[in-house]
Amino acid sequence: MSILQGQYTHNLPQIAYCAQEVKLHEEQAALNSGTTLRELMQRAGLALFELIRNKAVKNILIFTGKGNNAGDGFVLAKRCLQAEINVTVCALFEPTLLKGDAAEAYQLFCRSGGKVVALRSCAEKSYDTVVDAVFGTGFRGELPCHVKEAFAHFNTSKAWKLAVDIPSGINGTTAEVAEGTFHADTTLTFIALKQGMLTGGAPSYSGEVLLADLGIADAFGDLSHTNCCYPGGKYLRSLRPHRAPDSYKNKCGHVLLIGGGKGMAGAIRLAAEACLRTGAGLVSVATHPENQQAVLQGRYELMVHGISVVAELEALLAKVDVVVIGPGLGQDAWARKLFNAAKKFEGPVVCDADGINLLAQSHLPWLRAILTPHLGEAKRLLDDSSIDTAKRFELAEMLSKQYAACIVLKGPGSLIVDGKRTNINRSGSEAMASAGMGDVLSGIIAGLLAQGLNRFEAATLGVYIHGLAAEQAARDGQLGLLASDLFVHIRGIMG
Ligand SMILES: NC(=O)C1=CN([C@@H]2O[C@H](COP(=O)(O)OP(=O)(O)OC[C@H]3O[C@@H](n4cnc5c(N)ncnc54)[C@H](O)[C@@H]3O)[C@@H](O)[C@H]2O)[C@@H](O)CC1
Ligand SMILES: [K+]
Repeated sequence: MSILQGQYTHNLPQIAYCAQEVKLHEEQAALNSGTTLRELMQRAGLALFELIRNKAVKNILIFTGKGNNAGDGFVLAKRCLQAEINVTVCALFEPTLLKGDAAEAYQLFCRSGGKVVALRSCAEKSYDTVVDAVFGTGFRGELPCHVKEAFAHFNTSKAWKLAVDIPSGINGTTAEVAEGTFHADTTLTFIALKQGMLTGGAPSYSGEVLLADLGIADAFGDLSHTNCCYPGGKYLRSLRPHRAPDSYKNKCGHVLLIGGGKGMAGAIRLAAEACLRTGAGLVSVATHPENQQAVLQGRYELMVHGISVVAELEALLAKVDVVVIGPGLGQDAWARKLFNAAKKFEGPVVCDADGINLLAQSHLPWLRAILTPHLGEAKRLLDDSSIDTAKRFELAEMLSKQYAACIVLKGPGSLIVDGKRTNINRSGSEAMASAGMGDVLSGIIAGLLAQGLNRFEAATLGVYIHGLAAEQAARDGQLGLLASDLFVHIRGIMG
């Protein structure tokens, strides 16, 4: 449903678009809604004004550029003047470069008594609010040096930093983040969510994202196309498997986790316990014979098998519904034999860590697999160390295509890509920096597969549960957070 013009919302939609798609359809969407681009700019400026008024802003600096993003800034500036808010506009590009509606917004600002100033004179003063109206959806490539300098001066200041539509420096389509990008506390985005703001390095520059659809959401939705979703917690929780009262362990799936080479018992144990906590009925572990006791210790629900010869693993593979391969596996001859046996398994598989490294050496597709690479593993899978990992959507799509797999590209706003479908994870900190976090994620996803979710749903819900559990566990601070701290929270989230 479309919100009223001028208003903004904290309730973000579950769908995101590339910036180009927004640019392509905004004019027609405006026409179909009985309005014009000129009016949309007025509405954008009004939504910005409402936001700063709600924050009781008194002393505001607005940086402007040379496109329509600057036009929004000038509409805001004029409203601030009229409301007798102390407003300074610093034009980082000559206003003579402005065209059309933006040029008109600038002229109206000037006619209301507004003036633009040079960076030198505004850098000496302090402001409670700094607004970035330099670049919006038209931004490509790198920031010009003088823009970087202007942002650097204020990026560390205590002022509240508000980005208009998208922080200048972020590519709203690819998620690339240019050096010196505006570091917003809040971004008020217009018409629709831009996918590039939501993943990788971008979220920490976007801050809290608000949306003003400028009254054309319905018309825009009718015209536009996207494969990209930004699923909310309510929907994700609805995907959780249902446990019938007469259920028992044999009805809730049997997972076999393969990993833990000599001296590496921890990773496979973390993955296996996460799998149990997610609700898998039976959880078996195939590990190096030396690790058998260590993996079983204190978690007696696990069925732990020491594997010396491949035939022992093949016998286990014949009995299970889901396989995880990789945590702590290593890459020696023992690991390779186990990996090759696991590749013949015909059910769903989660392939992580050394499983990914071994797969990267073969380059062969793996139907039915979920691969959970971080950026380094993604490069190895594509066998291209020069690949641009900042283009996260492109990277994940390439991987999904080459391996015929579902890809979970880890990192903030993890991407889950399966063929043409993309989901962006919106749970908060994923705390992937702590040891063992990736192992816990693979165990959660396998636990969900075992209970009947398809691979795209299991990967999406798994990443969400993992992120939320990490967020809850880290509430008192990230340092010292252990992967095993997630277990009790996983249990709570699974309900
Ligand atoms: N009337 C409209 O079309 C509306 C536009 N809106 C605003 O307009 C914005 C999009 O406007 P534009 O398409 O004019 O784009 P921008 O305002 O992002 O500016 C594009 C300009 O910046 C230049 N540029 C891009 N990358 C650069 C770089 N790396 N270094 C130097 N210059 C660079 C481009 O050549 C172009 O001149 C949206 O983000 C939104 O804020 C909203 O006001 C809603 C209505
Ligand atoms: K901006």
